[in-house]
Amino acid sequence: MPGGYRGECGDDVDPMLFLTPPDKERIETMNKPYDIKRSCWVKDETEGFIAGEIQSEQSDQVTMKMVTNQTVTVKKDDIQQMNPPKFYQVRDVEDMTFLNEAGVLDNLCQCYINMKIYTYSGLFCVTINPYKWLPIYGSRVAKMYKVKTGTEMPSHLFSISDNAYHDMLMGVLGGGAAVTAPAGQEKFFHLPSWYVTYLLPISTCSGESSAGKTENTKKVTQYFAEIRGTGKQSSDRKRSLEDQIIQANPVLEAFGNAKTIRNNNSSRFGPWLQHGCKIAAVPRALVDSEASAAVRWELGQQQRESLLLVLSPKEYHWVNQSVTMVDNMDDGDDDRLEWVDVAFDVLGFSTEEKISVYRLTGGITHFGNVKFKQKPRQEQTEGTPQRAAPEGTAFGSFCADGPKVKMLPSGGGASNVCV
Ligand SMILES: Nc1ncnc2c1ncn2[C@@H]1O[C@H](COP(=O)(O)OP(=O)(O)OP(=O)(O)O)[C@@H](O)[C@H]1O
Repeated sequence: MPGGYRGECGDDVDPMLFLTPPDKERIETMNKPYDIKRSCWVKDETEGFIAGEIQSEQSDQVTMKMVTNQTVTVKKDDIQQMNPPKFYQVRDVEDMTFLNEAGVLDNLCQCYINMKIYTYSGLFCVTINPYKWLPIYGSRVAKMYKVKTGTEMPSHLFSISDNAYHDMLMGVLGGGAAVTAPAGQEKFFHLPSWYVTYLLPISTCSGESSAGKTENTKKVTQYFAEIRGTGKQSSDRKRSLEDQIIQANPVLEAFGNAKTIRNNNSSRFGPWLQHGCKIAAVPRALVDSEASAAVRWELGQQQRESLLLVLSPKEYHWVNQSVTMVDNMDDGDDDRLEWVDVAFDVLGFSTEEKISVYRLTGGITHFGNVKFKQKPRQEQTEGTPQRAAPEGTAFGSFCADGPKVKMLPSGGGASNVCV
């Protein structure tokens, strides 16, 4: 992809640094004082759990010396046993001696601090959304997971993907039995559940909005394409099936995603089909190329002019329903429109088909600005575009005896009534 489709990380940083904890840190942790009978976690309203050591016990109460140097007396029910330090940043929490909420949370937290965002829990792979791009998805990492077995490598989505791929080849998945995440799993971890995505081999990827389901699904697809691909790059814009599968993403995202409170790029395919709620994504791509370099600018400008769109998204009702600027996101910098355009090429759209898609989108964008007024003494309203719309854009008139459509000639000005 020109400019690099987001998520395809370069291979210039050693990804293993992110996948394995530094030795020094591991050694320090191993040397921390630990007593299997006395080291425990105590529930805390703000911190979740705090480490401490049992000093004395009396009926259902224990007195604890906390790492914060406080001494507290709590109910036995409010403490959980601590795992031996050898389980520091363990790749599968099911290996832990004490599989409890505090232990799982602490492990996820320690891993996350070191940007190890994938942790297994038996069949599950729990992912914490890092909200920043890590160099752990490039072809160098994919190749490592392709040639080495899962147990030799740190926990990673690619390992799950690799197992699933090989199971599929062996026909193990055969009937495609659906495995679902246990209900209430998020509650068990007591994590804000929108941080967490649960991944199960092939069948399920679940989590709250913004947990990272879409991004991780894309990485799985990317991995399959990587290990299936020939590695040959073609200069032809029409490419292999692997390329096409990957390049479906920019198109789907442009037409199907929305900015929501939790997620600036939330997948909205279902709601979009049902309610038509986010046609705004593509118009944004069409009008938001302000900061682009010369070539992209020309492309954007040419398209905008042919669609009679202006640069500012604020001018368009559909695009202007909430915010038009998002922190750390620049549609111009990210080449978003160009991704979509190239993706169309890779997917085999002809130039004519692409233009039709842009025209339709432009038409919808203009449609959002139509104002309806009731005709005097008639049970009929008439639509008037607020700015000139491209030739062939249809605007509706709603009459008592059914909808009527007006076709606009080039340059606007409603006439040519057809029904
Ligand atoms: N592995 C990751 N690395 C870096 N950033 C990520 C990763 N996963 C998710 N993100 C960030 O979090 C945002 C939300 O992720 P994503 O869209 O995948 O969530 P989702 O669970 O599919 O949400 P929704 O259900 O609303 O579609 C992404 O736009 C991206 O900024």
